[in-house]
Amino acid sequence: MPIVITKSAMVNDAEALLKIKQSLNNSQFLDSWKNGTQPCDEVVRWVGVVCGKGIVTTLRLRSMQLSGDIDTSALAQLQGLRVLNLVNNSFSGPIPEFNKLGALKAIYVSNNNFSGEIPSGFFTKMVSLKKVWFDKNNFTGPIPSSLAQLPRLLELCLDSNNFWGLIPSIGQQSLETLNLSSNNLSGDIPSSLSRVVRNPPPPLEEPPQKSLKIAYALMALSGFLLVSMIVAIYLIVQKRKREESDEMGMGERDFGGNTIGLRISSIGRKEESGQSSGSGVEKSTGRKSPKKGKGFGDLTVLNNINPGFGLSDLMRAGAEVLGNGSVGSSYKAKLSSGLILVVKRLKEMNKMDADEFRAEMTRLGGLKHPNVLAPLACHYQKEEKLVIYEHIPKGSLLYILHGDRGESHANLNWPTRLKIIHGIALGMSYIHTKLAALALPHGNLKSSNVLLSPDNEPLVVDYGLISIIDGNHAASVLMGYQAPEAIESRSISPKCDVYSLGIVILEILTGKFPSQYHKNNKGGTDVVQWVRSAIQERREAELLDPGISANRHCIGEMLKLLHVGANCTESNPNKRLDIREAVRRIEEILVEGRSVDDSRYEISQDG
Ligand SMILES: Nc1ncnc2c1ncn2[C@@H]1O[C@H](COP(=O)(O)OP(=O)(O)OP(=O)(O)O)[C@@H](O)[C@H]1O
Repeated sequence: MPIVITKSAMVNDAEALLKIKQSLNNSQFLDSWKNGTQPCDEVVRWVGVVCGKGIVTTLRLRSMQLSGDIDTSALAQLQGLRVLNLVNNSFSGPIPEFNKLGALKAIYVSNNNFSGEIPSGFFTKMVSLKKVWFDKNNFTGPIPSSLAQLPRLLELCLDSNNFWGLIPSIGQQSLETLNLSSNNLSGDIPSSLSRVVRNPPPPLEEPPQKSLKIAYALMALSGFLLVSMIVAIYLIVQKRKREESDEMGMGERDFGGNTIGLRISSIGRKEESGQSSGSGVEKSTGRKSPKKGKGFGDLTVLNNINPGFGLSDLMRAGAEVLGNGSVGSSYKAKLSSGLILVVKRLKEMNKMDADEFRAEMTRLGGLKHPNVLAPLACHYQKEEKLVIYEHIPKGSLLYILHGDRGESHANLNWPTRLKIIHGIALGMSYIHTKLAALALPHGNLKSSNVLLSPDNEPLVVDYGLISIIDGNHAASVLMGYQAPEAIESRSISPKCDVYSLGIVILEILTGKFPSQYHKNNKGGTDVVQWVRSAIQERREAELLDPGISANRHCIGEMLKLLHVGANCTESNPNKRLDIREAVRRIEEILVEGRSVDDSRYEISQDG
């Protein structure tokens, strides 16, 4: 829909935004929205407002602690508005009348407290909508049928709500992303969903045109292969005990065609521990619960999906060592289907028994956040503790920053680095909330424990280990113990994680390998001291990685972030930021900055 601009539209935009501001509580972030100024002013632009051809096209009001009854009539006065982003605020109550905004192309209200049913015809007139993100709220009732019928829908995220009832027939050809997980949906999976992929994993070794189908099948197989992997790795570490091969040859392996049932049926339901995740799965595939190979002990699947497995596939899995980290060795294991997993063998375990270990791993595996990579499964034997993860092909931030300096490194421009830092901070903040009972909720944050998705979304991994690592070894192996107070007096707290976050921020901004990653601090750059003296001498800009400092417009943002890194690495923990404050400071930079193309939440006018 073309946007026609009139002078009165520009005046109306300012009036409308002021009305919207008035309807909001906690609007301190919107101080720049002032009478007598213009929202689209080139010099003093209003915060959170994106303009095109002089009128407001996007409202980006993410993470501003906003609440209240947003004035939807005033929103409707914004004639050019195509994107509304209210993610990560405190809005509550029934869904506001966003359906007055008939020209909207994208609406993002993830991570608020909206509740109640959404009327079935709510979206009928919003025919331009392409992206609808209503996840992580408390919506209830059936999924509105009008939502399922939107003709141009690309992305639909309704996960982590309380939607119940049957999954409607959502089958738009345009649909690329669908997430209905963690709801109370039931019934058979509509056949219209059979071609839809939820967050498809990148193709492994297949040509692009086949990637969706293959990714879909691989995801469907993941539960199955998970079990297989455990056994396969066990075989590797036990030097492939031949005598156990026969025992392993008994599993089913015919998954052709039926695997879609497993994948889709795991979308809709609130998963219940110990139960089959999808009613149609076992019927349609005839698969059984995972079997335990002789002598393999128990497998604990941590994501609540009950996998079947074909044991013959396990025998063909190959493995290579990824690295010998401080808390264990990691192996990349490739199954004959192409699925790749990472298996970590933990060393220096405390004396937990099997039940304690599984309970702890289940707690860690239960975390769900876009910036956290939770373990999928674990395996306990007295002398062998394995933890299984999804393999992230792009690898670690450490490697991309300091490794072969290939294409991935070249793509680490300023907006990407800012996005990575923001994601890490969000993941850490989530971990701190979920694992608040731990003295050190992550404990081992460093750039090798930050993996990058294909679009550079960071995934924080290896958290919560303090709960399972032997206390006597924790200080020598965990990065959290590098904070000065931990070195000096073994005093640990969540602030040690903030110190580690600060190191990662400084590492990303300077492009230098931190000496703090070495046990003896030999080699690398003492980024904390380096930045501290540069700040004192007011020559911070010299520290920035040349890969980003050429972006002159954004130097101000970079320096602000450098100061956040410095505040996170204050040697006195009382003066150090806490994790929420760190997130807030980073988001201030994001909101002010013009550099970030936040494609997760926004689309261009052309959609
Ligand atoms: N799920 C994964 N996908 C891809 N690469 C991974 C995955 N998990 C770990 N890696 C990479 O494997 C290598 C070894 O990891 P590992 O966790 O064993 O050691 P580390 O991160 O160097 O140290 P630590 O044991 O203290 O975490 C690292 O480069 C890490 O980034």
